[in-house]
Amino acid sequence: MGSETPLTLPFIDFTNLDQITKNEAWNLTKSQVHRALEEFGCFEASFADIPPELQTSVYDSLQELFDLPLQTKLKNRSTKPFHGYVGQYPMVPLYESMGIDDAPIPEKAESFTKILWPQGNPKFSKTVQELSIKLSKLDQIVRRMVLESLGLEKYMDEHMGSTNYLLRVMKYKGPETDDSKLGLNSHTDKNIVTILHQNQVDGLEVQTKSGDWIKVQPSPNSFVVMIGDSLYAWTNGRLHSPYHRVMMTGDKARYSIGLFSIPKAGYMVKAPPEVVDEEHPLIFKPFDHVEFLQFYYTEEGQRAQSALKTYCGV
Ligand SMILES: O=C(O)CCC(=O)C(=O)O
Ligand SMILES: [Fe+2]
Repeated sequence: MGSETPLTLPFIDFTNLDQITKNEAWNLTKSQVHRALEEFGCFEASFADIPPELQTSVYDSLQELFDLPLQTKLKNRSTKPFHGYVGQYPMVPLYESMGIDDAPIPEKAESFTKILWPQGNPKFSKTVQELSIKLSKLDQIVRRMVLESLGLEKYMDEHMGSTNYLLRVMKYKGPETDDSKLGLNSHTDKNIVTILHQNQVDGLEVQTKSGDWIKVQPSPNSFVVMIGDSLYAWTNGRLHSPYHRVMMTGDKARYSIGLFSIPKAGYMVKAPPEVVDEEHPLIFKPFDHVEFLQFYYTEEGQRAQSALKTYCGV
């Protein structure tokens, strides 16, 4: 934990990549992505800007959403753990979140909206769906680069087709104190890739491999890209999946948005033989992500230092 530990995330510019081609810019960016994900499991990305109007309408919409009465928010239910409304937890009283499965698909964004606003709210569903599409493009570019940089191109179609998207929207109340209060516990994400965007209130912290916490201060037009345990497992540990948490101070509410690419139920996450050798013995047995999530939310799963290792470590 020397003084050389960089306390900012790597920053990667994606604005020059308007198409997926193997030009120089693509290869350069790809090697930056690979290095950042090996070392930090995370980076800040500038991507095709979210126009200011979309940003304003996203965060206006989120405020409107979380201002709904609790009994209305509770209608956001899901059979999968952590896909519906989450909140009112004594451990993290500042935190609330909701989830929209397959948010890039217009009918899915619309049906979520109808549940919460039976009279309709076209502005909300359009905003959420447009944003999800933009974020899913970045997810796909990053994953394409990851597979290419590990020489796993032949799995591209299978890998890309093996996931669904979940858009989660989060609100963290300001604790109205100067000392920081826990907004969200330290955890690793369990999915493939997570892409985060926030309003102008900071709070996300990402842990380095040596245990230091990086306070993430993304610019309004940038995104945080992070690896989850499923991609850590699929790449047999070649990429890091970092612990992160949210710490809040002051009186402003923080709103954030996360697009999660998640292995489909029934798909077995299994490291390809190309990433397993004597130097890199297999870390995890093949697993079904949805079944793993069910374990993660049991008492044993919550107690485990690494739920995935406990669940299917070799
Ligand atoms: O709000 C954030 O920036 C992070 C949220 C997060 O880590 C999560 O939902 O898994
Ligand atoms: Fe997370």
